[in-house]
Amino acid sequence: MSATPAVLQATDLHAGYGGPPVLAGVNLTLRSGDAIGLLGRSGVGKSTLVEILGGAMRAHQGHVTLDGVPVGKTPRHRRKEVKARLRTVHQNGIAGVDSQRTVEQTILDAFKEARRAGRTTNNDVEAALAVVGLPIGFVTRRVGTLSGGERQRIAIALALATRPDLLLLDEPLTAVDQSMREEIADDIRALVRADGIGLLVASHDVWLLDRLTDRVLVLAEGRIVESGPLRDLLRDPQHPDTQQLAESLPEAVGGRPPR
Ligand SMILES: Nc1ncnc2c1ncn2[C@@H]1O[C@H](COP(=O)(O)OP(=O)(O)OP(=O)(O)O)[C@@H](O)[C@H]1O
Repeated sequence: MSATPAVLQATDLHAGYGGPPVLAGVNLTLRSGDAIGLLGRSGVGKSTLVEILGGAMRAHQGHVTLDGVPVGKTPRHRRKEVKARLRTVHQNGIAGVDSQRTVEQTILDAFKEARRAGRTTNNDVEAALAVVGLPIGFVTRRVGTLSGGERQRIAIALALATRPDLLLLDEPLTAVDQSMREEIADDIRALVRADGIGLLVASHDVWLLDRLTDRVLVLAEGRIVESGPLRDLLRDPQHPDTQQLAESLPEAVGGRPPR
């Protein structure tokens, strides 16, 4: 992590795809050391928001800044640095990575790219794999031969290996089975805390958000409609979407009986 904490700020974001607006005035702040969840029902706009925050998609209105500099308008000579500081793990995992490269080559490429962008990396492929519960034997596997869950795990390993200041995860462990998810979520949490990485996790998976985040923002009707520690929100939900979610969950994860 850089000596100075990073601040990602989204102001009054509006976005859509030509139909009804998907985002209609989203404001949020993510700082180094934060662990924030973005919760909302399917199709509410979580991925859209993550793509805009990470600079992969433009908002129709409003803006996103990283330490005061607009993310989408970073000067060419600073783009690599911004990409290394602010990493996004997309819902589709490692799209864009050469499927013929081995896992080891892919991780070493990520280290190299991060170093070129001025980051300090530990260059430890085994440690990078261990965070996502993959054994060292995976280094010789070609990326194209990995299962969906393994691809998701490699995508997270690649993002973490470059030691970003801020990490955006979009539905990160959907293809990983529950027994592994617990271990991986705990490892991610420990690494993110140790490095002071600011984490934003978009998911409709309450269990995962409980494990990974300190605070959750609920997205509904294009806006953040409520926020707070997950269990507090589920205990006393204000928005109908949060109420519905709380009623659909077992009490063990903070759910509550229907009113
Ligand atoms: N490329 C696109 N073209 C048209 N509509 C889109 C496109 N991408 C997303 N949408 C629509 O925008 C809305 C928000 O989609 P988005 O993927 O951001 O939601 P989400 O909350 O991430 O959903 P999920 O939890 O199911 O992944 C949805 O109604 C979706 O159908």
